[in-house]
Amino acid sequence: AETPPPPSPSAASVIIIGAGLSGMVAAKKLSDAGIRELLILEATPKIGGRLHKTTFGGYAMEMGAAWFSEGGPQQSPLVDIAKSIKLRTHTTEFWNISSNTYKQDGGLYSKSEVEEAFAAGKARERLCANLSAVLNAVPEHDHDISVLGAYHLHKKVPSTPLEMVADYYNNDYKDGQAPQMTSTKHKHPRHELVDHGTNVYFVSDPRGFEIMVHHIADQFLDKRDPRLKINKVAREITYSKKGVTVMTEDGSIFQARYAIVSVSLGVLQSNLISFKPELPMWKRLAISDFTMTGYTKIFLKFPFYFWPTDPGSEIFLYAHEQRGYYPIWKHLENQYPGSNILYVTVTGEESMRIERQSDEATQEEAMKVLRKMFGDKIPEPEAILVTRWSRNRLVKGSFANWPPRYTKKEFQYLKDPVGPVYFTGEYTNEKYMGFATGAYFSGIETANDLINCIKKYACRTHSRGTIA
Ligand SMILES: Cc1cc2nc3c(=O)[nH]c(=O)nc-3n(C[C@H](O)[C@H](O)[C@H](O)COP(=O)(O)OP(=O)(O)OC[C@H]3O[C@@H](n4cnc5c(N)ncnc54)[C@H](O)[C@@H]3O)c2cc1C
Repeated sequence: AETPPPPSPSAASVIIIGAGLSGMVAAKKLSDAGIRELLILEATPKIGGRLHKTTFGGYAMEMGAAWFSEGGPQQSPLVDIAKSIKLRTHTTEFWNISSNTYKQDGGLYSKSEVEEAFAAGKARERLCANLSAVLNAVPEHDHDISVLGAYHLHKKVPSTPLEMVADYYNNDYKDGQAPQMTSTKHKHPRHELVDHGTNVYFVSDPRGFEIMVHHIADQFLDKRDPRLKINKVAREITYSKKGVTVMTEDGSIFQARYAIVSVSLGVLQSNLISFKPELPMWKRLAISDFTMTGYTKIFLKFPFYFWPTDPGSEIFLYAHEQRGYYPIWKHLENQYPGSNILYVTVTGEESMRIERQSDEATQEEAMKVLRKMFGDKIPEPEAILVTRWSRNRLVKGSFANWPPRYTKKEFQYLKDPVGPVYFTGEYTNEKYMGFATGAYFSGIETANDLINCIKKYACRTHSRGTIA
């Protein structure tokens, strides 16, 4: 006998692919609106995505996001969550870097030299914000320039190791990429800091930053709620006017009227998920031309500490003629006294290079740099941990960055749904992309679009371009 066709999904059923912050926020928002026929498919054994804690040297370490901002004119939603779950955090001592910046061959720069380099950096930030205002003043114009281009325009390109590391701190450290790769028009001013504040909290909670995603989940999912399915890697999404069918790696098939895809931009750029029919050209172009950056943390655990730990010493910089070579270091003694752990952050091309090479090779490079700063007598580390988000097929990079000359219209296409398939995630949030707040707000925004569609039949279609 023929197998009967599967029952057609109810009009308000939604599959959410990915249980990171954006996917979970979107699911909760739908649930709050009375749309409870949900199914959340998460590829890994746990929720949280790029909010991901591990244990290293006996302490909780954040492999992904670690910081959130407070103190601006708008309160970040993460601050409210942090308060309600009593998240353990520490304000990071970003204020004393002028006393902690090391030369390529060792020795500290004078405080006044570093202050001058940072003042020039601040001036360049203002210059970019002003230029952005000019470029944004005429919305129908698509003119844009890279941040490096903006420096050229004003003959203010950083060139010495000190100027470069100060500029790296302002740009690459936030964008995950060098200034030539970043749009002036769309990345300046820096909304996350302008809106949410410059008090930067570092999460040092044994439950990890990911506890925020659990907190959101606990508000609408029961313990072992069958609507959350872990270890389900979506591989195929078939869609039509009637609904969506998702096939996972283990051969399971799930159906619903709509889907929200919350996987990273890097995953969409890879061939992990195939769409049937193929996504339209306007969507594929928009996805392909946006940027997923690299941002790697290298943790090193030592038998004892040999770096300054007095107040104001938490962050230190290493200036090298090769921009971005093991540049920004942080000790963890404020959060975890006696942990003897340091970590250094690398981004962009360096991140990709380091994530490809062995831990041994990375340790050797990092130790050479540390010996330049602290002398030859320092001990070898007992352990090393290198994050490798660009090698992870479920992330494929670290976070999104707006490339120069990528237009607002293209960005609209990047966010637009394709029939019943909606998209969410940090990369779809214009103001706070790259940040956890971007993921949070994108989840709200996408859920609202879908709620309007389901409840008011006001379905967002794509803001169609010329390419069908
Ligand atoms: C190293 C690093 C440092 C960072 N530092 C900060 C910081 O200090 N502050 C800050 O605000 N932000 C920071 N970020 C960015 C922040 O972590 C992200 O913006 C945010 O967590 C992204 O959330 P998301 O929901 O958009 O995506 P994700 O968290 O990536 O969620 C997507 C989910 O989809 C799942 N998935 C992927 N493919 C599939 C599939 N085929 N089937 C089913 N599930 C799938 C993934 O496993 C994941 O759980 C950092 C990111 C990285 C990588």
